[in-house]
Amino acid sequence: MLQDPSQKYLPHQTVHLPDRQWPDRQLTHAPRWLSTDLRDGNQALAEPMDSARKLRFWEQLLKCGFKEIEVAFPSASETDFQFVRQLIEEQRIPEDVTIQVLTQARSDLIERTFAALENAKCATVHLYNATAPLFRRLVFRQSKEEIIQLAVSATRQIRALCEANPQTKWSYEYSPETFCFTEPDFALQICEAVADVWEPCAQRPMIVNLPATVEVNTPNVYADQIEYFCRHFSRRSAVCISIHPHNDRGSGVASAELALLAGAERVEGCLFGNGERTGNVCLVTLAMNLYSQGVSPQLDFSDMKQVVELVEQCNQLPVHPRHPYAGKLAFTAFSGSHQDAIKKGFTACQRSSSSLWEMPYLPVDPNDIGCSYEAVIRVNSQSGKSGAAWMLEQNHGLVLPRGLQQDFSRHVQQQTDRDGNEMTLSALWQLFRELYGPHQLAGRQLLDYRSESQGKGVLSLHARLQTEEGVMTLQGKGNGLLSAASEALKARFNIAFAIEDYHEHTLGRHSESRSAAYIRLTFAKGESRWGVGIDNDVSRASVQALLNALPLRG
Ligand SMILES: CC(=O)SCCNC(=O)CCNC(=O)[C@H](O)C(C)(C)COP(=O)(O)OP(=O)(O)OC[C@H]1O[C@@H](n2cnc3c(N)ncnc32)[C@H](O)[C@@H]1OP(=O)(O)O
Ligand SMILES: CC(C)C(=O)C(=O)O
Ligand SMILES: [Mg+2]
Repeated sequence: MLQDPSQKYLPHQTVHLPDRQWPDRQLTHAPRWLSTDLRDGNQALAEPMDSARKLRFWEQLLKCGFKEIEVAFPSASETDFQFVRQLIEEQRIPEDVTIQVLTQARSDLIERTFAALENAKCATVHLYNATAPLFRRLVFRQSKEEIIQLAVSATRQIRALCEANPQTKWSYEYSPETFCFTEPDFALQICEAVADVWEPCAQRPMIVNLPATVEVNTPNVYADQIEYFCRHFSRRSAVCISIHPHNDRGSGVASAELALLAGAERVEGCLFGNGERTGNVCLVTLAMNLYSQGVSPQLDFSDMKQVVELVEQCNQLPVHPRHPYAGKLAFTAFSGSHQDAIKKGFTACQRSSSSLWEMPYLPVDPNDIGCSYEAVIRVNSQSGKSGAAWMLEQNHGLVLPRGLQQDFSRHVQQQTDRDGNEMTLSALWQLFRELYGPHQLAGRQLLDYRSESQGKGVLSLHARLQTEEGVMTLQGKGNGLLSAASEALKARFNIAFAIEDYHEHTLGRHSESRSAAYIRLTFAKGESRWGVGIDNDVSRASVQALLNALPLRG
């Protein structure tokens, strides 16, 4: 890299718009969406989709609720041409869906485009030509007037062909490609000239699409450009202003959102941001961003995993595990303080009667897009007590007391530090069982017990225990079952301890009829140990927890 990049790169122009209105606005409704996965996305694949893949993608887009879909660049390839024919001839286009196709401003290509669209019920013809100074000079070697003429004469040809084929309900889209680095007044001038030919009205709908073909500036500059265009375009109310952000600077989503605030009404993009170079704007992220603010995006991603899988198959590109809303890790917290907050959030949510989603670190409920809560918390050396506790609660119904959470967390931390790995649920459960029970640990199995009131608040206990040496009888008295069992165990094993902490609960939805009991014992030298018991009978569970807390084995 250069020490002084200013020798090589110049900042792009901004727009003078001191009274800009967009910063004070909010997004309150969904824009019109156009998926260009089958065109802009497709043209960016090492192996463009064949018709079978295109068809599967098309079906998916319909399922998600897209009403405008750019299906091809029909003059580019026979595959693209035939795909349009297939959709039309096999009557695969629902009544409320409009297909769109792209063409350069070249007469033969326009003819071919209309041949592809023959007998379509409803179609948008999309014309583009680059308008920025660099492209005028280098690619087209044409003056401003010649560039305008290119767009105007192609529009004239398109209008004539539309009028010659009245069986189709036509819409026209014009894109001054490279809009974001075209002089704002020249972008206006060329769009005015094109619109003068098309004469947009209710019967002749027109979309003016203002692409950030290469993202070259911060999103606020794109928003200024859009607001400037909207304010000065003479036929503003007769056209739909569309945007088409790319993602070269990684701010495609932000650019789209600010451009919508600035007056755009329609967004073109791709699912998960596929597209030329660093991609088109991600329509899933945009839609879900609206959703997370309580605004219906009018698109359906209820089964996000399935959408990801299909798009990965069709594009033969992976969706990044941290892709917003859709990546495998998009809702996963590994770190302790995140897990703690999420766990508290879920507990509060369960207790609350409100339908509002108030969850630390999770902008939307994973459940709304078909994801379970399983992936929300995963445990490694960055995790604290809440992560492991959450996993045991979610999967085994155990609501660990705070002290036990801390104790278990220390053991988990030792293991994850030692191994450097994530701890899976089964590894966590195995460790928990080795440490605390909750079922009968070898060498301390409660076979049966009998308790009797002796009057005056005294209870006597008679129990049989399976130990490593065989069946053992225990007898003791106390003011309750646990104290009687404690006395019996102390006497039998010659061990001194005190019960410091006791908790119990039913296993709820995990098992209506079973209970879990948790006990912490302290021993002579201040050492403490936890034991856990689960049983159909809460008393048995508590005695088993007591047995499991004792250092009877190794
Ligand atoms: C930003 C975007 O995504 S724009 C869409 C880009 N998508 C694609 O290009 C995918 C499909 N394209 C193709 O398959 C081919 O480019 C075709 C079939 C359209 C044309 O192929 P070819 O005729 O071989 O031409 P090629 O692509 O090399 O075109 C370059 C020529 O078209 C001109 N051109 C480029 N864009 C346009 C345009 N929008 N309108 C008119 N002429 C254009 C160039 O100036 C150049 O002209 P020159 O040969 O006189 O110098
Ligand atoms: C054809 C146009 C709209 C395009 O894809 C772009 O400018 O990125
Ligand atoms: Mg594009």
